[in-house]
Amino acid sequence: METVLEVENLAKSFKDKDVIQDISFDVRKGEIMAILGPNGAGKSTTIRNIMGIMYPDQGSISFQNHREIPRHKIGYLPEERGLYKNVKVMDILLYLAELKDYPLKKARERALQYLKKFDLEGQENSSVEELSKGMGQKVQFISSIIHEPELLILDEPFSGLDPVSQELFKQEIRNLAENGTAILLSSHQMNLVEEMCDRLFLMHQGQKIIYGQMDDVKEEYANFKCTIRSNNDLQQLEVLPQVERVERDDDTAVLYLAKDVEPVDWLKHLPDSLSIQELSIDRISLHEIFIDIATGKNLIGEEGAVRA
Ligand SMILES: Nc1ncnc2c1ncn2[C@@H]1O[C@H](COP(=O)(O)OP(=O)(O)OP(=O)(O)O)[C@@H](O)[C@H]1O
Repeated sequence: METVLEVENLAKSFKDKDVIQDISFDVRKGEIMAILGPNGAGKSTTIRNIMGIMYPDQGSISFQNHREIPRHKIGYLPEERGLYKNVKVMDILLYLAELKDYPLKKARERALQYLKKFDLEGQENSSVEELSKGMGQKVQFISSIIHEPELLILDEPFSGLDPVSQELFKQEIRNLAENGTAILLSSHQMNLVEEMCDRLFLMHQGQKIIYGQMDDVKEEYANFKCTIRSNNDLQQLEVLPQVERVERDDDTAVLYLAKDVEPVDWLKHLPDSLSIQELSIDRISLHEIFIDIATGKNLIGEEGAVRA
């Protein structure tokens, strides 16, 4: 797949604090690539460097192999929401399209088409200040794609949206990728990321933790967990074979199993003394992998790389 954006060995510090260190990844045509990490990990700083809002101390950013970043080929939904307040919806969309040198007639057609798609039909003459927060966010999203960008950068696109609007955004982001847009998306909603994204770059404290294909990451890091409801002693659970750690809440214990455990085989070796009211076995979710990393419980080694 053709590389659209390439970030190489990026580093940035504020005063003496290294906020991002040696960050490298790429974003390819037609894919949804997630940039993930706990609060303060450095995601927005990375994005702001790509967008030229700030400059890196080290490293390089290239777009289709050129160091010049063509702003008109990029769409950006920043983490900070907000449009000019006392301007009509259509005027702001056309103004932003014009800034990107996009033909106005086509921009008007696309604006009307997207307003309809996002349940904002008839709002083109409303002033931005009359819109609800979610409606404003939809208009801002439309403004980021009105000029048919080749690369779309979405910083927390789902925050503050109701489930219906979330679904609309999700579908549209997928459509854009299917039509060839390269998408870099930052989000804390791991279920959506797991569902939508082809690849991910997970960072913590400014550094790379995992970079790779979603499926490979799940295979590599999403070990099995066994949930048992009953009143067993914690110690009895902790000494079971291939159990890496146990988390207990009332009568429910979650046993995190070692990599490569065969669930059927593992179940056969449970001792008769174990009491079981309910038992289930699942793979841990991206959400749990994320929490493990953010809270320092993870057992991921130094080299958090899978096939990128
Ligand atoms: N302009 C700035 N001056 C000083 N420190 C900054 C500046 N911008 C960001 N930082 C610091 O850089 C670190 C990374 O911030 P950044 O906003 O990139 O994180 P993030 O991963 O986007 O977090 P969140 O999920 O909370 O949005 C934080 O410690 C933050 O305080």
